[in-house]
Amino acid sequence: MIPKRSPSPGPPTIHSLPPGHFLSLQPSFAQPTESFPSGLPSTFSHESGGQAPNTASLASADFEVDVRTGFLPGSSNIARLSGQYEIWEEALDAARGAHTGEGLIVGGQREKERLWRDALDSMPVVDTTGLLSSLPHLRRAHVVLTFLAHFYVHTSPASSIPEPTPIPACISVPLLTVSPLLGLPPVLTYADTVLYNFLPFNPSIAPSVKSNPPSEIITTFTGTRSEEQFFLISALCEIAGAEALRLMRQSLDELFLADEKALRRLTVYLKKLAHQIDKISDVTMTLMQEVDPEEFYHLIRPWFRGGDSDGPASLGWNYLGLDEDVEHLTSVAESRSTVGKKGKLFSGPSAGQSSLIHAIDIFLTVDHSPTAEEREEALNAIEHPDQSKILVDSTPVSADSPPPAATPAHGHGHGHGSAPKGEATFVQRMLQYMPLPHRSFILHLSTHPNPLRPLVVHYAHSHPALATAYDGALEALRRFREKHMRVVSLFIVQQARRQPSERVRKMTGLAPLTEEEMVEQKEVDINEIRGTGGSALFKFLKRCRDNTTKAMVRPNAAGYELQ
Ligand code: HEM
Repeated sequence: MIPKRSPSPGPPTIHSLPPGHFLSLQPSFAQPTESFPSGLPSTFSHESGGQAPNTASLASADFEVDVRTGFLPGSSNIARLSGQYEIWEEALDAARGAHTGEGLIVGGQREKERLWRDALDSMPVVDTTGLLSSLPHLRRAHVVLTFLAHFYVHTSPASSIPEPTPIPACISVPLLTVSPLLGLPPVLTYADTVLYNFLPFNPSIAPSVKSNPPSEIITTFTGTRSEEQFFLISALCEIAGAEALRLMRQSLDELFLADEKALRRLTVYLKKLAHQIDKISDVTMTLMQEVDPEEFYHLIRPWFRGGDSDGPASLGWNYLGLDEDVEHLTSVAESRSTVGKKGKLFSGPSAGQSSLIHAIDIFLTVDHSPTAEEREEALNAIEHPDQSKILVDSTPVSADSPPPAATPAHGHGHGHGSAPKGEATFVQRMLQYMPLPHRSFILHLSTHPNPLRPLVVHYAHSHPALATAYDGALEALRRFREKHMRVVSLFIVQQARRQPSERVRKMTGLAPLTEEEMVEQKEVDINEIRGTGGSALFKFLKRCRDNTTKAMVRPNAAGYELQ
């Protein structure tokens, strides 16, 4: 029996929601401004200008945030589509191979890759109507189609003329139909590799952190244990985050009261939150033992590259098939502008797309929004804003509603393909790579009428324990970012400097090294290394860490200097 999502309480489109519904309110921070016409949202709560809805609940069906699992779906994911969609699953099976090492390889020039791509080119476009009534099935479809798209792109031979990489219609047409229904872009996201891609120990009951945690990954590119663990550890971070979300919700309740008792409780919740953030850090650090850095860097990560992965030189991806059925498709997904024009510059998946850390940042009022200068810089980085704009639908999926018409997501284009210049906007840009309900949750949280920090500042002298607890939570978040930077250093920077071992060369289909090459140390400029989300790595990660410290009320007490 297919689990069905309960009907959404409101009418299907954002425009017809009753006044006062949080989704119908335009967050003021999303308004286009003179200096930033794309209207990127800020994570700075005070910009709400009093327009924010007065609602405190952080665990709501509207947001698809579950009290037990946080941003992970509260019911089990679908491991395989059947019926007419089996053809996609079979194509995926063929790409991955029956055993580890038997699948396609990146840049594969072998007969195997050519035959697989030929088979895909002749695959029919399957109608997606049968998926529309089930959210888990739509999610699985997005997972399968985006994995197929990445397999196709990264096994395609380099073209002699510079042009966007084509995505065949059998993938692009259903993908562009399904994506807006989930509020996701048509590219592999963190939701596909983690949120919709795990099974708990007992898939027949709801996942939970203690009794039924995530234990298995459904789909990988390489079939390696490293890749499974990479996704699984992220899922374990997410489920550890459910408790952090609970504490945040309780804290917001206390903020409404803000009497003596409430301040004492708030102090306790913040201390607990720090502890919970440390738990997320501990889970993250298990990556160091469970994932082989060489395999990660040379074998797994290349599959994640999105259409913008070559920085400003990126040509993007060309989603084919739109011209054949324009009437239907333009109404639900991408505009005709894709066809024959510069490809779409979507970023590949990154844990920077996890709503969990964004939510903690916003709750603690860590401001990652760009300065005026950084905004200008990011804006200049948009080469072709019109052509790389994508319509991201703002309509919640409902079991009983027909496929909704696409609405432009309030001017948030994906015009940041040349994002390398705009690390400052990375956090905001990543919002567009989250499922719509999670994005709404983040926007909702950032317009909360009673933000935490001003209250802590107000009571810092009379209630020093509260200020210490608040700074303690920020200190835990800073520790998370420090540890995460160690992970990135091992898994990316150190690997970029070394030649891969013979074992990994064999796995990636590379020729053995000559003696000269063996002793060669690669010259790598650390500032040139980019994340799959398109950021110039360390500059960006340090910026995030420093923003965390800046939010502290008494940073000197913790040994940090406020700028
Ligand atoms: C092998 C493991 C990991 C690697 C190599 C890695 C790498 C990266 C990279 C390169 C970025 C920069 C953004 C981009 O361009 O993609 C990033 C950002 C980020 N990653 Fe990871 N990551 C790993 C695991 C994790 C885990 C387990 C989490 C926990 C949820 C996490 C959370 C984040 C966050 C929140 C950001 C945004 C920056 C920030 O807020 O500080 N990462 N990561």
